[in-house]
Amino acid sequence: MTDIKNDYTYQSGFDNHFSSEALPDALPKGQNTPQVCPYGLYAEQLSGTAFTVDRKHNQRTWLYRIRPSVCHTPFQPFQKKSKLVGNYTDEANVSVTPNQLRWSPFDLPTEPTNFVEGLHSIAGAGDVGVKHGMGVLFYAANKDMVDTAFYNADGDFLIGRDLIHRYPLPQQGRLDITTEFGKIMVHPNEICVIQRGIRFSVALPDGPSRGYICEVFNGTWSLPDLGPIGANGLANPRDFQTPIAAFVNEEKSFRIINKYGGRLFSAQQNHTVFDVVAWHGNYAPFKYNLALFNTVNSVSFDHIDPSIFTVLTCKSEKPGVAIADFVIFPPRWSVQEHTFRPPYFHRNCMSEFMGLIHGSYEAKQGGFLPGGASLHSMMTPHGPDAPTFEKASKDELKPMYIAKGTQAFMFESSMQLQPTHWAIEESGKVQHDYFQAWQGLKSNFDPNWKLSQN
Ligand SMILES: O=C(O)Cc1cc(O)ccc1O
Ligand SMILES: [Fe+2]
Repeated sequence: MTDIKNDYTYQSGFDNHFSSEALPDALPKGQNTPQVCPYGLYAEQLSGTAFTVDRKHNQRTWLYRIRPSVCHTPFQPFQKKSKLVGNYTDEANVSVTPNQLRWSPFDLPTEPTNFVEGLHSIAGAGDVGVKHGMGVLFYAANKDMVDTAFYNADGDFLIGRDLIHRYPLPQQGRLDITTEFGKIMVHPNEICVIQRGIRFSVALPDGPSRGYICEVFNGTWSLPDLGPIGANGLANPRDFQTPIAAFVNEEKSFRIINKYGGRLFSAQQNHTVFDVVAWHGNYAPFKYNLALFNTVNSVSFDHIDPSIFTVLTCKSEKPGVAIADFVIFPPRWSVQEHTFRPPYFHRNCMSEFMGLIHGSYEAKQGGFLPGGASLHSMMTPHGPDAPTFEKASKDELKPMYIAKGTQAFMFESSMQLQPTHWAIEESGKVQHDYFQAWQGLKSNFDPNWKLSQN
């Protein structure tokens, strides 16, 4: 029997139809719902898209489990005071502001707190109830989820973490995630996607952990089209890893916490949810190592738009317009000639939420730290801070390696992201002097410039 505690084998590929059996021949042959399933298992379908969605986008998985998911007591509101938001259009939840926002690193909990208890909504748009919008969450946890599983009925989670210099060894800081589909060990610099409905439990083998989540209320995370780049490059499909089936057969008091309508609910059952012996389908969680991202350059001149660094996208119905893009700023060579190389000054019709996994970010000389964040929402001006502008205007333009070991990222959305009351008023991490980053940008205008060129 596969031991669910130790098997971290993966199947490789993106958007595949996978099949996985923890016991031989546990998947029914040639059909999904035989009158009696092998090993006396129950068949259960998990639908990620409407039954009638076109074949290319249709997602579902068949789970063969010891008991069906339905065997639990009614959901009750979860006692802990939640910091979560389901409706980002309601001013009871959000503080509408067009200002540039930056947060110092969010705190780790002082009280014992597991992954679910440590979830906080930072910013978002739309409403989970009508499946329209996206949210940015933060988690901070210091305790394993024990005999507890979580699922999100509201949206798909893309989870990444910062690597504060808390861990003595670079390979530490893992998230050990048990899912209904099997085990996923998320190493430093890896992200994982857990789609709506999938039950999972998070353990912290290396101690406290802190990280960022992008939640999309509709649609799924997909690979961006490559256009003229060709068939290879950016995040390659074979580098995405999905777990193999693994199960335990245990009767014990077990709790399920559900995020539904932006609120948490809990239910009890007398057995674990991690009892799936086999599964097949194309709706399954996965992880990806950001170090495998193949940055496509070299750039002759000018600063290329950051869409060239898109790892995953959640498309809207309008071609080319994302509900959310997950974009990274990976270590890479910078070689542009006669160019101001850092990010340009700009105003964007999209909202830009940024975080830092580790290292430093090329557009900011201080203040933007791992575990912190920034939000430049729709049409809010931003760009390099004054010291970065001064330096990059004078730097010798030799080939330069942009910060080995650095990893900044952006959740870019076509929606107007509103910060939550928690993020603005309660977190205590808003940098009220952030606007000062640009106040030192003085006028360099020289009306006689043309004369001086002769
Ligand atoms: O604002 C930011 O720092 C993100 C960003 C980076 C970049 O290289 C170009 C545009 C952009 O919005
Ligand atoms: Fe920007």
